[in-house]
Amino acid sequence: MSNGSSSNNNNNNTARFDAARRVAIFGGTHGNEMSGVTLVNLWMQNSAEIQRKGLEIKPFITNPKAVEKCVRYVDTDLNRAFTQENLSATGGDELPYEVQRAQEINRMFGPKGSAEAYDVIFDLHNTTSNMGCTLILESSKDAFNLQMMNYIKKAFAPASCLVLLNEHPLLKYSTSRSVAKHPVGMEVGPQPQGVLRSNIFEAMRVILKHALDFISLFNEGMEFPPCTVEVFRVLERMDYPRDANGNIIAMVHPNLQDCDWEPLNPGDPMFQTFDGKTIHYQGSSTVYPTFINEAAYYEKQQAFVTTRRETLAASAIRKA
Ligand SMILES: CC(=O)N[C@@H](CC(=O)O)C(=O)O
Ligand SMILES: [Zn+2]
Repeated sequence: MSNGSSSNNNNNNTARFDAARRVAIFGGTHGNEMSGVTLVNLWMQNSAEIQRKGLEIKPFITNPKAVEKCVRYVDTDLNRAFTQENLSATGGDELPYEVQRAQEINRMFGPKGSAEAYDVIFDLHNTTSNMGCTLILESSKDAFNLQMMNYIKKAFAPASCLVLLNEHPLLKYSTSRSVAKHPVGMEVGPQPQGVLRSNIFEAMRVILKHALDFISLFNEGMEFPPCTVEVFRVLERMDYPRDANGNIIAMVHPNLQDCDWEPLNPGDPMFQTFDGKTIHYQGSSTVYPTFINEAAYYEKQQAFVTTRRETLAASAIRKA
């Protein structure tokens, strides 16, 4: 606990945020991640479950062409497409489908970085990795989102929901949700691409319910006291070992497979070559791997990502 010279327990340190009146729930940013696609389609037919008083909540399929084909994307990954360059690109129909779509989404829910942007966007994803329930943040500085994480974790206990923080200068990407003031990714697995699993579907639904409850309480004027949140900060992308032609020459080691969020120590087995040799982790300290053997990341030269555990402090928050 902090004490003494700081004025941390002074009410003046309560961060004020405007009421979060406009919230979107995105599914189908990747067209083959079926829990998010199915939930959002359901809610577009009947939104009773996600309505909250004083809140405008819009369920939305972000990449309908990819959903129809049940593929991740058609021309390019939509969840990498929200760069300022793409959003201001001219070319209309000539642009890649997902770039056109990013521009439409930015017009509807943004513009990104502006006062008119949606307050919160939840983007529902599934992973083939054994990550369990994960929420993804893009900033360690957003007290509103950190308080939301704290609320969801407590409401979801004893089940666990971890927080992945990606604010890495090189590994961070321009997500669909990044058009909102408070972007929140949800990543639940393991679920194969194109497959619906009831446990994954239900977990996603429950986490989203808690998230909407948090926003309602906030809008009603509840003050959330200072808190801390454990997060896993993205450190490094680890590629598969490859030959000179770029073909992989090893697989995730059986000791590492499905062990998302478990410590990986220097010298621990990491990959296994096709002729049975073990490749060990060479880092200098313990890390927490996640997105282990995610199907969509073979094309991104990523076997897993390493993270470091951190405890972030969030100030008290209250509606302005
Ligand atoms: C497996 C997968 O698609 N994961 C997401 C993670 C995120 O939304 O940040 C992505 O790479 O876009
Ligand atoms: Zn995805």
